[in-house]
Amino acid sequence: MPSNSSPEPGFARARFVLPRAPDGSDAVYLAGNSLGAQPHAAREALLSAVDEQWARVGVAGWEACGWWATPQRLGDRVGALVGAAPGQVVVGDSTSVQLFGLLIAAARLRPDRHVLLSDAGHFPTDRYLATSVARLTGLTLRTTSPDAMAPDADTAVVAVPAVDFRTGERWDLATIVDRAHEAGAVVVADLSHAVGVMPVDLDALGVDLAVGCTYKYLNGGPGAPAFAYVATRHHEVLDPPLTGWTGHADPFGMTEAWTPAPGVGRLRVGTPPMLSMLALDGALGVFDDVDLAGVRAASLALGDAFLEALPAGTDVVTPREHERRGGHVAVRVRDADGMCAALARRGVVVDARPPDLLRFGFAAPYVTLDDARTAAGELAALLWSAS
Ligand SMILES: Cc1ncc(COP(=O)(O)O)c(C=O)c1O
Ligand SMILES: Nc1ccccc1C(=O)C[C@H](N)C(=O)O
Repeated sequence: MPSNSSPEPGFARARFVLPRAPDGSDAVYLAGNSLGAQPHAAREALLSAVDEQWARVGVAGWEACGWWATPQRLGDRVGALVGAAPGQVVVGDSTSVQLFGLLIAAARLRPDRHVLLSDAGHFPTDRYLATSVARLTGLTLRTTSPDAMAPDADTAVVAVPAVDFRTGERWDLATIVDRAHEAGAVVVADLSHAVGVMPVDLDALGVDLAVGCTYKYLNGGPGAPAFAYVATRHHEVLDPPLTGWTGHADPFGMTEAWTPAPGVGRLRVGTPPMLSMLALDGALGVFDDVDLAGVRAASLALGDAFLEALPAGTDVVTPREHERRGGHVAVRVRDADGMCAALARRGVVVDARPPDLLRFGFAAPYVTLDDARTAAGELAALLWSAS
């Protein structure tokens, strides 16, 4: 099928089921930056995995249904969405587990250095894990905003998100990677808020290691497995801490000692969660015949329509410039939780983050321009009645 290079906002809406509004209609669903809506194909893939594969094939499914190879097969599918040539991405485990493994593996790539530099505003799991990894490895954790990072000859690892989970600010990965590499440090990027909503060119940027979740803009479903990326140049030296049997070079040899699988396969840990994996496999079909630059343009158009429809004086914390914006727009309000609940009662699903932010996610496959304007109108009505 030819690739759709200029998809309209809502271009794949018919391929999704949307959560219900209180009146029973489809909600204006702007929470795809937390949990993407359900693609029909994800449900179908899941049902088929349950009814035809698990039920009727049973244990032979590891080979006959291709289950065993799925972490790398799906890895290549996700890899194509983050600019990774085949063989560098594996899917499985949670973002947190993958991140833990990669932060330690990154530290092991620079054994003579002493500093782990991380984003001060990183998502909590990233901050908590960086703290633990620093304790385990003996590195000193230093935190700062990604744009203020100044790695030096003692910096082992630079850990950054592609997009700030709170403000929706998109960081300049190219500059961050260049600075890190000039200092000889290794970059670990968290793409959770970028994958599926904008193109990311991991190979071209020279990112060393990356993780990301698949339940937001990739619509893989609650708890969908995360992905991990390792640039080919690190494959043979990468020394991961989670030496599970499925990352062994010969898992069924059941040998005494752990020998890493060649390449990114060594990041496999335990038995992959096949049902979640196959739901994700179905969900990824949404991106098969569409150009991500077009998805990004449609998402930005949604954000613009939302911003233009907001009343003057609304406290928008997300930068308005396209190149500095991710997939969601955050607005500062007095009572974010109350406002979030009030919007939900009006059929607009968003989320709130402490202390005072409402986040509006613009997942172009199923969000329309009307949705974006409705959300702005409902927010305006609430702000007006609260003032
Ligand atoms: C940047 C970032 N990293 C990680 C996570 C989550 O990690 P996990 O999938 O392990 O819950 C999120 C959101 O939940 C996130 O926004
Ligand atoms: N995984 C979740 C499970 C339950 C509730 C929210 C999440 C999120 O994804 C939060 C998101 N990462 C955020 O940017 O706040």
